[in-house]
Amino acid sequence: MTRHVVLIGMMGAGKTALGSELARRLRVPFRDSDAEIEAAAAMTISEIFARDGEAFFRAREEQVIARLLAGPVGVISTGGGAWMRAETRALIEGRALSVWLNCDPEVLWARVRQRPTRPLLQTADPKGTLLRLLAERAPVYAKADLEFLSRGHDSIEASAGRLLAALRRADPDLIEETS
Ligand SMILES: Nc1ncnc2c1ncn2[C@@H]1O[C@H](COP(=O)(O)OP(=O)(O)O)[C@@H](O)[C@H]1O
Ligand SMILES: O=C(O)C1=C[C@@H](OP(=O)(O)O)[C@@H](O)[C@H](O)C1
Ligand SMILES: [Mg+2]
Repeated sequence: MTRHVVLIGMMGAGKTALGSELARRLRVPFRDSDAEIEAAAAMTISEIFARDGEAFFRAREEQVIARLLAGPVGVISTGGGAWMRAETRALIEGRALSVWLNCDPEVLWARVRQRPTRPLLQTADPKGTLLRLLAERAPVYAKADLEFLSRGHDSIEASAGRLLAALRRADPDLIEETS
């Protein structure tokens, strides 16, 4: 692969799940910025938000994404807010093909509602919070190089196959064929 593929988009869009499957198919390294932050801090994302706050988390997220972009070319899944920070976005824009995993709000909600792992959704009205974040963020997510629809009824395997085809179309030089 000639440059990183970076997945962006809302919580529940499938950045982590689909990114991992895409990397497996491409036989390139997979990195998830949230997992890297958790490993470096030896704390969960929720613990980092609770102890140090969102601003601290965003600064760490920028540092981790810079480190991942400097590493071996692969698939990088970001956390949903990473692309909203101008500095982080500029880093990604300079070194990667960015893909917005767009997703129907009801599908997002169905995927995140049972999970207590996302501190931004620990509100009195988590669905309302999710919809508000989506409305705020969608115009910025739309700046990605490529938009891909993460469909509710597709399996992760089917989505990965469709994403691979979309990547080949978007950049015919991205994936080097090996014999
Ligand atoms: N087609 C699909 N694409 C992506 N995720 C899917 C799909 N179908 C079901 N899922 C599930 O939806 C959830 C998506 O969450 P995750 O990958 O953590 O999203 P994100 O990292 O964008 O927040 C996972 O539990 C995954 O197994
Ligand atoms: O949208 C966001 O601001 C966040 C998304 C999460 O990652 P996922 O998008 O992988 O759930 C995680 O980084 C953190 O809870 C904040
Ligand atoms: Mg994720």
